[in-house]
Amino acid sequence: MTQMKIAVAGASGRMGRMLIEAIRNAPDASLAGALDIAGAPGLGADAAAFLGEDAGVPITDSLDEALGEADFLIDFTRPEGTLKHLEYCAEHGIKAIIGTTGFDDAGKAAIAAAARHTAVVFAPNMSVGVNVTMKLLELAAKSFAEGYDIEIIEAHHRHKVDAPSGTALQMGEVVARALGRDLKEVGVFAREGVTGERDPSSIGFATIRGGDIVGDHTVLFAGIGERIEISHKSSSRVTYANGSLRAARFLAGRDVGLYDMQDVLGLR
Ligand SMILES: NC(=O)C1=CN([C@@H]2O[C@H](COP(=O)(O)OP(=O)(O)OC[C@H]3O[C@@H](n4cnc5c(N)ncnc54)[C@H](OP(=O)(O)O)[C@@H]3O)[C@@H](O)[C@H]2O)C=CC1
Ligand SMILES: O=C(O)C1=N[C@H](C(=O)O)C[C@H](O)C1
Repeated sequence: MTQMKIAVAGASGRMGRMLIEAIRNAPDASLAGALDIAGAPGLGADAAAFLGEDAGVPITDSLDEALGEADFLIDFTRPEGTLKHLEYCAEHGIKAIIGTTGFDDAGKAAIAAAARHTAVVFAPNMSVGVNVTMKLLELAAKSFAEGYDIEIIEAHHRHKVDAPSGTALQMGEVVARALGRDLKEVGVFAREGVTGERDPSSIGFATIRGGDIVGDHTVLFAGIGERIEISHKSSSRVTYANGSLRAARFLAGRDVGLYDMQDVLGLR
């Protein structure tokens, strides 16, 4: 069996650790490198030390060291870090799986540009369930095009730094596209004070942050006399790690191009 040699960026983070465990448990993958930001407390330690194991892979802040032996990079960090790592991947033909959220338009354009030089999967949510939910939303939005107000509610743990979540934004984009609307024009991200009545074409977002909530998303279609809620709830980050490994297997046969989890799961 050919082994995918995978490096992980954000190796000491919540997702980084989950990914290291998933790679070590996968029969077709091996951990080729572990990258973290300069000054991260785990630098120099073995990447699997948190599991009580020795992977023989020290956590480093050097791109050359972390990616020297890697064919793939899985990156769940922050936009500025991901873009720096991706530049290196594009230069060296390392395939990239990007789970980081919170990119602005310029960041997304930089990812598209890098994907002309290497193969990239970029998705705000790697779970199978969320990506199937996206398809359900497309169908629902078309059916509730008239007379239903659309609101997207998301809840995450207290440490999350971006809002709304990348998944909530993608849900908004899927729904807006299905309705022939532009989320940049119809998205409402905050309400306070005397707001006036709701604009029927708007898509509202509400964000909750607290405790250890892994990730909950609900899209509400509120009509007169009924309301429909389509919800997904994550109870473990393992689903994101397993999805990332599926994305790596998908990229194994591709040299360049920008893909998302709809491509990986054959849902397009
Ligand atoms: N697509 C998906 O399925 C999912 C996406 N995510 C996204 O993944 C990202 C990471 O989430 P999570 O693991 O919870 O976050 P954590 O904060 O737990 O981990 C982030 C890791 O990246 C490091 N880091 C921070 N800033 C930089 C930088 N500028 N350059 C390089 N590394 C950096 C952190 O180091 P330090 O701690 O020292 O700052 C840490 O090791 C978020 O954007 C989140 O929204 C999360 C889950 C699923
Ligand atoms: O930060 C998180 O934790 C998560 N982030 C992603 C997002 O912003 O959508 C995916 C998931 O919801 C967990």
